[in-house]
Amino acid sequence: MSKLKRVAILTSGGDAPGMNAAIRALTLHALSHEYQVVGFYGGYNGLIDEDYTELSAANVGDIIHRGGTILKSARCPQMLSEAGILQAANSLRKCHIDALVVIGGDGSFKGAQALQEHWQGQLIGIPGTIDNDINGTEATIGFHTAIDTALDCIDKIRDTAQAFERTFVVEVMGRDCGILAMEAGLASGAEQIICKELIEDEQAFLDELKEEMAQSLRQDKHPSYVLVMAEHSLSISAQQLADQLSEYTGVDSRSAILGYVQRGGAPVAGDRILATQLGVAAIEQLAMGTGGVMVGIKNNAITTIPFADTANTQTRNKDFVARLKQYRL
Ligand SMILES: Nc1ncnc2c1ncn2[C@@H]1O[C@H](COP(=O)(O)OP(=O)(O)OP(=O)(O)O)[C@@H](O)[C@H]1O
Ligand SMILES: O=P(O)(O)OC[C@H]1O[C@](O)(CO)[C@@H](O)[C@@H]1O
Repeated sequence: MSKLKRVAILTSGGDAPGMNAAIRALTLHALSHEYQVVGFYGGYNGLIDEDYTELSAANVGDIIHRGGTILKSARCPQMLSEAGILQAANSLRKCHIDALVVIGGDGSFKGAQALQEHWQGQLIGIPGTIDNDINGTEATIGFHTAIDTALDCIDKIRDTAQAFERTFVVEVMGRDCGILAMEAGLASGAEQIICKELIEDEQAFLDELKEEMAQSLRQDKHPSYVLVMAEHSLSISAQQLADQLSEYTGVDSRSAILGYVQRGGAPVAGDRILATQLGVAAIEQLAMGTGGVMVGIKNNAITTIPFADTANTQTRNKDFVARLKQYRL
């Protein structure tokens, strides 16, 4: 057994639906081990500024169903400098923290890794981001909700596309990862999915896409055509692509950028359950004396992966692309 007394939690990077459910599970499970629990506000900013609150069962009641994060999230440029990292490590010592749980994306885990070099306590990561771009877990907290939110929007856009016989380019988030676009596209029956993972040569990809689209629209007397596009996947914007499509096909094309709506809203059941499982698993890892890893889920089993390996998503993305190609109709 470790001599763990005081556990801290922070949420960092883009907020994701289900982060609150993770804070709840972490807090309740840590309290059941009789650990004290504190939450730093605003990601690494709160850590550097020693801005924190004690967390009790009462603090985390009534939050499992809420989007956002009660601890607030942020990006913290100070962590990109040695001085900032040293300050954060110093705060952990001053606040008598024995273990820190970081809920965030792979950038947040790089921060955790950097911290580990200057602080002797235990560090555990929980994957929380709508992007699902982290190695070592099949899903990140927030991904399931973000797909459902995108899907709801795409379905609505399909209605107006149908009514006006227009085509729509719908841009979804994901940073540099196309998994959100692929899964939302698959679930909405989008005619085209555009993401980096599917593009080798942008011009060739676009030429083929335009021709395929023109042929399909020629055959359909009352055309509606939806393209789901991952942000940052092309060198042109969604609106520029829509303009090019209008010109090539002669069918009126519009763009819609879903944006931050995908980060908000009540977490769906899948994210609440995942967050609860990972929250409990993180505390169990701490109780065993583990540190320097992220907890994840694969084939319904809890896994751990060193922070250093969480950003290596190449093989994982290839698996997703293979699955996508298999299911596209
Ligand atoms: N190389 C790094 N060294 C130290 N800290 C880092 C590093 N990269 C990121 N961080 C810290 O983690 C924070 C969050 O990182 P980032 O903005 O990449 O988001 P993320 O955790 O990947 O989540 P998401 O992709 O969902 O927004 C940064 O603002 C910074 O404080
Ligand atoms: O909130 P910001 O800093 O604009 O970041 C937006 C990015 O964060 C995410 O929402 C989560 O990583 C990405 O999908 C998006 O590219």
